[in-house]
Amino acid sequence: MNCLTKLNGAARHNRSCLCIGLDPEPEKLPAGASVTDFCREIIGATYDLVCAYKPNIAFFEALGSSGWSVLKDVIEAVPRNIPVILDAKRGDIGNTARAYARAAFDELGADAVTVNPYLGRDSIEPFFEYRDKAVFVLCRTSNPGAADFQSIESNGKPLYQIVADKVETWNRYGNLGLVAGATQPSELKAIRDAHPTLPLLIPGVGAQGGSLELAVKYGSSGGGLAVISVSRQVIYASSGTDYSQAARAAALLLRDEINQYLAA
Ligand SMILES: O=c1ccn([C@@H]2O[C@H](COP(=O)(O)O)[C@@H](O)[C@H]2O)c(=O)[nH]1
Repeated sequence: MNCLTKLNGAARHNRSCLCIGLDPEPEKLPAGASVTDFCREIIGATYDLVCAYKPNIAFFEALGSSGWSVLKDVIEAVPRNIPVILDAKRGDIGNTARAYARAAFDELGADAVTVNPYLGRDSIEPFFEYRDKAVFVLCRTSNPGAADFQSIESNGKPLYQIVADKVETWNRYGNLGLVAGATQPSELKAIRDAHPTLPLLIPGVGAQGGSLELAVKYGSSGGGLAVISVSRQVIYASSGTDYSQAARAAALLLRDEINQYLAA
């Protein structure tokens, strides 16, 4: 099944635009819990409350030689009807980008991936060619330094808007979306206003302090899909052995709050 169809299906089925980010840091896990078990428990406790999961590859690479198989096991633990968005922020010259795409989609089995457009179209095109997969292109990121480059203007238009416009023209298979952070709501609004139908992956609420209300309001205005991605606020809701129940409680609150803002 096409990834965006799967994403919309999971959002409808679970009445949820919440994506849980899986960013496991061994030192934050309860004593005795392995990364694989921790992620599996979180998934098992929340799969009926989300539209997607987003493992960030960095946290698995940081595990060393076991990281790849741990990540693969975690992806395999996600129920088939819930898409996995691999946050890898890839992008490189053609043959390298093709290898990154094979790794994400063929080897790991991710449904979608985040990519970095800085090297230009050819550096991310190999991902687009997987027509059943989805590709979220970094547009306006949530970090404090995002404006260093992304807000530089060319002919009066900030770079993040130019990226969004390009992605719209590259979207010949209808499998592209944008990453737009919740920490700059006015820029999120500008992106959504200019691109009413592109799916948006929106990190930056919770630990990074972005407004959930504005992320939902601006991200979904006009009926576009807004996937609200939250990692630490959910997975570290408790540092004790009750972490999966606490993650479920946090996810439930977020899901319901998102739905209230969608209904407003
Ligand atoms: O602009 C971006 C792009 C990606 N991320 C990633 O999302 C999560 C956010 O984690 P929280 O704990 O909810 O802050 C993390 O994996 C980032 O690398 C982002 O934050 N901003």
